[in-house]
Amino acid sequence: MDSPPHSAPASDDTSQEREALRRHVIASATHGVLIVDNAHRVVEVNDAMCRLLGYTADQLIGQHTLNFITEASKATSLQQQAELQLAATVFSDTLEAIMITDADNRIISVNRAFTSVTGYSADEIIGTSPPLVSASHHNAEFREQLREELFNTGHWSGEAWNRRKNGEIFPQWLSISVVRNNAGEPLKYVAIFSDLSERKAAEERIDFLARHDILTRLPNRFLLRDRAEQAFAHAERAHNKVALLLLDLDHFKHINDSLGHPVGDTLLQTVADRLRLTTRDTDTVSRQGGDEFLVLLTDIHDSDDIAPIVEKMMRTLGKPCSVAGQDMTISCSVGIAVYPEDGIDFDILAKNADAAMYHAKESGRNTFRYYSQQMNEDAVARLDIQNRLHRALDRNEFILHYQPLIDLANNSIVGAEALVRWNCPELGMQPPGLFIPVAEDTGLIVQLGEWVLNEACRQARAWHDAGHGHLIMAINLSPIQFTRGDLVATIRNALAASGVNPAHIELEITESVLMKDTEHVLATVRQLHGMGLRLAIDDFGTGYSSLAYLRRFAVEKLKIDQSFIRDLPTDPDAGAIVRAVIQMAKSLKIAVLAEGVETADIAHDLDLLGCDYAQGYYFGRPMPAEAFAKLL
Ligand SMILES: Nc1nc2c(ncn2[C@@H]2O[C@H](COP(=O)(O)O[C@H]3[C@@H](O)[C@H](n4cnc5c(=O)[nH]c(N)nc54)O[C@@H]3COP(=O)(O)O)[C@@H](O)[C@H]2O)c(=O)[nH]1
Repeated sequence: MDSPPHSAPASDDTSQEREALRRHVIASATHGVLIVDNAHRVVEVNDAMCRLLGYTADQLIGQHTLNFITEASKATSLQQQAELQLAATVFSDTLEAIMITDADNRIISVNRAFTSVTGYSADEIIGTSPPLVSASHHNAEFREQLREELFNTGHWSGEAWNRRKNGEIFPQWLSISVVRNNAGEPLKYVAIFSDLSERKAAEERIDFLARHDILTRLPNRFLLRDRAEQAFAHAERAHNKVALLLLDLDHFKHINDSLGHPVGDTLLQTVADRLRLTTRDTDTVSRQGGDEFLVLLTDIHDSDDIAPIVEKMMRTLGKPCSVAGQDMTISCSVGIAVYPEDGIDFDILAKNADAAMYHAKESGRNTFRYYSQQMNEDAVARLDIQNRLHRALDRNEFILHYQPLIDLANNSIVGAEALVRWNCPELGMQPPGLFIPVAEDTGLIVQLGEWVLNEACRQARAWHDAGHGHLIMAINLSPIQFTRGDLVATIRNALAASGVNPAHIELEITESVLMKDTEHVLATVRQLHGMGLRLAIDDFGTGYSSLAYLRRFAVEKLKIDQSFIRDLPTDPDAGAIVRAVIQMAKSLKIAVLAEGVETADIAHDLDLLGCDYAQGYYFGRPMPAEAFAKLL
């Protein structure tokens, strides 16, 4: 309880109650209160004012104010007067609601803040009992504790519920003090409270944000983990299974890059809605960030029951949709890990679902895979390569091998294709098929590709300087180099550093590059052409084989994929395709190179078909620069 203010005693018994209340309010004020009579002598002062002036109450009461307001304190007297006024209006103006009841719990006074918080005006509420809050919010135990503490200590404070005039229940921070008479009997109860609704709402929002993805409003990984752990415990008791699905949208990055992030965001919301619709209330769909969703399926009796659910999800997701005026269809790749056989811990299951999803992607996307132990071994190996690759660039462990490009008209070497190899000290010489996909996944291909460009240009210039000025240097570009980093600047730097003639550099790209984000690629290709570089389409025949793109991108050369060339002697279809490609290329004035020529017969047949160039083991395998130089 606050100590009473220091004042002259009350003059008669009938005003005792009012006097006790007044003293209580002044004593509880955090501002200094000083009351003087007409002659400016102090009749009452509270603790706050004593602290402010540096005197005890006994020293102040009865004194003329001039006796204790020193020169120094005069400077602040205006402020103190203002504080006195403030204290006088503290009851009515404070932002905290104040309600005073008598000993019979009838409201005898309320302030302005009370009206604004509860909606009751003083006229409406005075004389009534405080608004009741249902027992569902305050149980008997709560009420009993409050009563007991109030009785024993004269004070209670804590969180409680209140009811507004409009019936709305709201949370409040409530302090109740008992005002007693000299005999210690309760005279009044002073309740001071503030509305906690906004703070509670803010807390709830913070809590929601901590456990949900803002964009889709789906649970995030933290909430999913909680639910997964509950599901595992339940599955153990019920002897059934839980499936964790990792779902990754196919080519989402392309949509994001080409149509813009707002379209990408809307698509993610559509995906979230569709996934919510295809799952049961007991399942959890969560977004991990980016285009990855984790779905928890509970109460699974048999692992085989999961596939139909996933197929349904994929069908629903694959339905055409219109996003920001764009009609599109989207597919996804799904990895499935099952509790308990694939792991009994959330992190392990998520890791295994990730390995399975990676295999679904590798299998051509738009499909799903169950996790298997082999996938884990693959994932571990991939991670190992990933870690080693990061160091490999710094340690200068990459080298280029060169494979001859042959003019079929006279079997002369007209160029070289630069093919990267990784000379790993621990694993030995590694082929690109093993590490390029990992470098692409991690983005390291941008730095590796830059190294390849620099080294191949440097070597081309060296051979030109050695008297082989006709040689073309063919360099492979990964699709990732078109989307990350600044390809044009990288190539410009490589050309400048080596001083090689750009007309002798041929950039090999796959058709998939031309088909994705066409406008951006077209702009890049135009810049590269403008710098005098040549463009070749690699692995032609395995992708879209679109004539329109060849024309649009002003391609100089087509490289027919080795799968057609290998089958040339035995498969009439392969022969027909090779013939058609050569004719079509001729009509577009595009040169043709056959990849993977392994025999003299195939080389001869290709020459007869009108193929311009060839490359393959028959003419020479990829080899170090020194070995290649000996062939020139
Ligand atoms: N982005 C980059 N990709 C690169 C780079 N260097 C290579 N690669 C790509 O890796 C893939 C595999 O390359 P590699 O193992 O070097 O295989 C090449 C040849 O060795 C092979 N080849 C050539 N002739 C024959 C043959 O007669 N028979 C046969 N079985 N194989 C043969 O073909 C590969 C050349 O492929 P291509 O690029 O399509 O001309 C490969 O896809 C490379 O593109 C790099 O620096 N960056």
